[in-house]
Amino acid sequence: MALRPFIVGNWKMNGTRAMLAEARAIDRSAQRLMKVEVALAPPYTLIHAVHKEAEQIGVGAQDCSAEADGAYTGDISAVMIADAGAKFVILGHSERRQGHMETDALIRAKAEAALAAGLKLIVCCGEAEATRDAGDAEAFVIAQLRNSLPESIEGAGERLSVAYEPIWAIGTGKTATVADVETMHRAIRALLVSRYGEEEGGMVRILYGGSVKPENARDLLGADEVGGALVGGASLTAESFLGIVMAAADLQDA
Ligand SMILES: O=C(CO)COP(=O)(O)O
Repeated sequence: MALRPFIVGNWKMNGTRAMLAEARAIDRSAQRLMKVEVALAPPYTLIHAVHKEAEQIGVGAQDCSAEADGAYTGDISAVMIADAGAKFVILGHSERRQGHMETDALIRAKAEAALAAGLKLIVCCGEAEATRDAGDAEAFVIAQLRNSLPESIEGAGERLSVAYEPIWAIGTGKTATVADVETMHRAIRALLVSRYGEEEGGMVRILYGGSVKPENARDLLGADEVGGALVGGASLTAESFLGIVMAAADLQDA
């Protein structure tokens, strides 16, 4: 069974309540585009409001603690974000791996905590430019995922998405070529099938992320093994985010 394409906006550390107008506008249009699953990951402070005001689209968080509760000043648990209305959490984004020294083992522990709280996962991976230039991108990404993904996930096909985001493509305006995306996504698929089995591993959506815009969305989303997009900058206005959602919907009709 093929799931609908999954288009997720990662607002990163952007957005005060004034941004709720964008979420509402996205929600209104997304309702008409049933063939695409649309979601936003706003900052923690807006999760509950987006959940309440944009009821048709999914809402998620950009991170969570590996701990359930306790004396961890400043941290937010998976249980808390689920309670605020989140349905999923993004884990292992390169901005957290690099900026907060998150290891594969920590990301796996966070994934286990999120699953225990009933959340779905978007687990990120991606290589730096030097790694790609050295010809090691595929080996690096596969090792990263092998160590970051839980050993088993009940209903992995629906509960897990993987986002391939080459670090050099994030916020730079550069995107990977369709051929490079396809090569990487096929390698990721092989890992998912070997870990979660033909059926569940075959269903997991593999999202591409890194400078996805309305202008390049059709090419990237039309590539083999691309099951959606994780969008940063272009998700901050309803107009550009909906341009990407529309491209995904058009491809479904094609
Ligand atoms: O990091 C990203 C999404 O998680 C991609 O960000 P940009 O779309 O701004 O390149």
